[in-house]
Amino acid sequence: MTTQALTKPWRSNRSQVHKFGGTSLANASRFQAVAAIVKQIVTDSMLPHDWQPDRDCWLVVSAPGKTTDQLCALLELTGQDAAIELAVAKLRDDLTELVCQTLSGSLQAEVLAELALWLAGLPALVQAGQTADVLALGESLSALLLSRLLRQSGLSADWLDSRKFLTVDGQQIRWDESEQYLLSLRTAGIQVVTGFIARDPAGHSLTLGRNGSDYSATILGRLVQAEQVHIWTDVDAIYSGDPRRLAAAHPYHQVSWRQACLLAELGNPVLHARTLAPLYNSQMQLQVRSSFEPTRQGCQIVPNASCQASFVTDLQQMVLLSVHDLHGFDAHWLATELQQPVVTLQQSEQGNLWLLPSKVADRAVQLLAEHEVHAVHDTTAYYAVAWLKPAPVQQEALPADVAACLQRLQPAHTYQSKELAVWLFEQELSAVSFAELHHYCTQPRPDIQLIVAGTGNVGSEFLRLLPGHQQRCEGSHGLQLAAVFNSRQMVLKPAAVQELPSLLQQAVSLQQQALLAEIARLPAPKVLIDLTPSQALAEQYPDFIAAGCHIISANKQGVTLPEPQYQRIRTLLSEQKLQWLSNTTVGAGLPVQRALNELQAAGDTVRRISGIFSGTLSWLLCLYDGRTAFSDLLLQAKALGYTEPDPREDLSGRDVQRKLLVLARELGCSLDLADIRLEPLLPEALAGASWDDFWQQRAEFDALMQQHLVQASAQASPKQLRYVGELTLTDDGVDACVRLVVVPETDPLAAIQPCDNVFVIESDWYQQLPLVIKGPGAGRTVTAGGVHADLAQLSRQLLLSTPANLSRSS
Ligand SMILES: NC(=O)C1=CN([C@@H]2O[C@H](COP(=O)(O)OP(=O)(O)OC[C@H]3O[C@@H](n4cnc5c(N)ncnc54)[C@H](O)[C@@H]3O)[C@@H](O)[C@H]2O)C=CC1
Ligand SMILES: N[C@@H](CC=O)C(=O)O
Repeated sequence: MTTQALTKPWRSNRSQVHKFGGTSLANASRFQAVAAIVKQIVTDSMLPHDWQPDRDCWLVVSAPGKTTDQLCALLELTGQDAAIELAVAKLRDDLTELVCQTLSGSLQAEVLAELALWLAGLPALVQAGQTADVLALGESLSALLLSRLLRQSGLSADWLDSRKFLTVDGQQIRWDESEQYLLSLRTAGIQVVTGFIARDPAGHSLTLGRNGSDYSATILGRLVQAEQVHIWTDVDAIYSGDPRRLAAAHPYHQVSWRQACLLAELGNPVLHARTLAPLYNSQMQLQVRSSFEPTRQGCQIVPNASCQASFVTDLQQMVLLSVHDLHGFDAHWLATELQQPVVTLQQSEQGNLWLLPSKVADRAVQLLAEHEVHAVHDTTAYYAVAWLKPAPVQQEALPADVAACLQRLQPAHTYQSKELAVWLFEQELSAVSFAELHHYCTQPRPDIQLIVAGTGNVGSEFLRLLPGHQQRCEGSHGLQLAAVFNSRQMVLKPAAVQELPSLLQQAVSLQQQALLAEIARLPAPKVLIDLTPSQALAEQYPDFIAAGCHIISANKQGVTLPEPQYQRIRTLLSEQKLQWLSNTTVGAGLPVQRALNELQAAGDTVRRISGIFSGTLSWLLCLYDGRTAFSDLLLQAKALGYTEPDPREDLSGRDVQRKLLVLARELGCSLDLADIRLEPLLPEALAGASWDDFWQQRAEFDALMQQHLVQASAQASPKQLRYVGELTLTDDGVDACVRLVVVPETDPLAAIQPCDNVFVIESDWYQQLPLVIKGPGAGRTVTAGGVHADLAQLSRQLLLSTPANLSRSS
């Protein structure tokens, strides 16, 4: 079928088409319910003020309840006059009852008279084998009855037989012709149009096949350039699986157009492939709604492809069909001819592999042969499960949990594309296994929104590593870069990480309040990743928490705020069930806090932590031999990304002091920085000056360091300078200090690589031989890597939390 743009401007582009199926019109009370819905649509105050229901409301109807089944049964009786009479009499009774229960007075009399005429002509049509004319009675009655019921409720309405305008040639709609006929027939008032039936170019009746009324609705929508088409049925959502068989199937209220097409190809009963075709290249919105729950939102078919919806469907008794030399024919064409699902599994120049029900395989081969397409079908009938993937998982590799599930279920064949996975099993899966597969395929995979603060040494490295992390977690969850800001600028939703440097250069200046408002609007889960050295930002954590953010910080200012401020942040976080991960504030990427947490959670009690906690000072003191000035080495350490933004934070010992405080708090101690004794490397006078003043006076500092070195070397056996931290917990309290020491070369603290940190942890379980964590404790890559490790840990925790915590857009 081809569709073409209709440009003639005779219609209002605010038209709406509402289609009501047989279930919605099953009996008199359902007719009343539909009339109430239509009345509501017409009077709905939400519609634009100039909306004119009398001109712009189109209804498409199917036959009432089981009427089509009764008419089909009647057609089976061709040649049996007496049986036909009996069947028509039964039909007359049923439909008369329906009319009498629905209408009263003259409107009732009018419809009964018309019905009597149609029923009188029915035997002749059956005997003549005029199938479409026989079946048309059902839709005609629905349209007539509903139009009169609407009139009875005070609305201007009439019915329209679609055979008067909708012209179909084979599978092709004759758009221009249909439009011309429709133009000539148009009258004022709500138009109730018969679904399912149409005319051929010669004017003979024909039917549009399975779910033809939905198709009629979207064709009509396109003809009248409707703004919206509503398919009213008995469900108000499209489910992730058949809800009658999968108790855990979840409803989606938004499905992308592409997914709806694929679902239809898989034989999903809610929408059929042909129904969607007239929407192609049009502005029409399609909405599936329940006439049983008309106030609910329904399911919208949206153009964008970023939908989270994911579907699992199974197909019984399916066979493989190899097809060569298609001559322009495709699976979609075959599916329409057969009125059965035909799924494309492989497509290549060598040939195509399709999956279709075994009961139509011979017919398919024959049909294709008639068009000189060579096809062979396999004799093995499979049980197939198809997974229509959500946009974030659209890659060929399966998410680990789905792959593990399939490992257990052992499909005979697997076919994969970006959008679809199809597994063929030799035996039908048990209900439990099918439910398990559905669970892993469709479980919510959250998009975590990242708000990154700081684009310096650590921040830029974190962003550089982000695409790799995003790729690794694809299929289990998404990491969306929602905002990036530094002390000057902010960028919201940057298109690509690679473009950030230039985006930041052109970006708007940082406006904290606007940024916070934007963050508050983001869907959860979201996380502030603080890669700044800023105390001001740390003091703003409560605002970020109020906007719903988890926190990951490499910035030590937050974790070392004065105790009351720090505890307030902790309380706010726990009230909102949010996390704060700060593993890189001590030992950069080394898993120090993680180890302490695990020991304590397991029941151990940590008594003492000592060692080397500054990567910068470790690097400087390892390399310093008096030949290069200490301050020159400091510049090199800064260039290597080891130092704090102001390296005097390292030299003053304050950075190590902070780390000791972080560890003490991790162990549950109530402490402040002032409680930790500090013996700085840098004389106080130089620490407080500006950087320029310090640099001018660096010779003074270099001389001091030279002096320390000489003193250490002057001792009997060779000695090394090391800057250490010590934290001891006793029943009487905490003792903590930071200082320069001289250690013999045999000491474990001497045997380190430049930049190494050493954490010696003594606990009840590690008394004689302490637990030692050792490795590079500074540097942009290890630190940014550690921040990613925190992010991975947070993601795992979020994935373990209940789906209700993971706000989704679908
Ligand atoms: N270098 C290392 O090995 C390690 C560093 N860290 C910590 O990582 C943090 C970042 O260090 P670097 O990247 O070396 O610093 P940097 O000076 O290179 O970059 C700091 C970034 O923060 C931004 N910034 C400053 N104040 C801000 C504010 N109020 N709001 C928004 N952005 C602000 C700056 O504009 C800059 O983009 C520091 O807190 C440091 O202690 C932690 C562990 C190891
Ligand atoms: N400047 C710090 C960086 C890590 O926190 C250090 O050298 O340890």
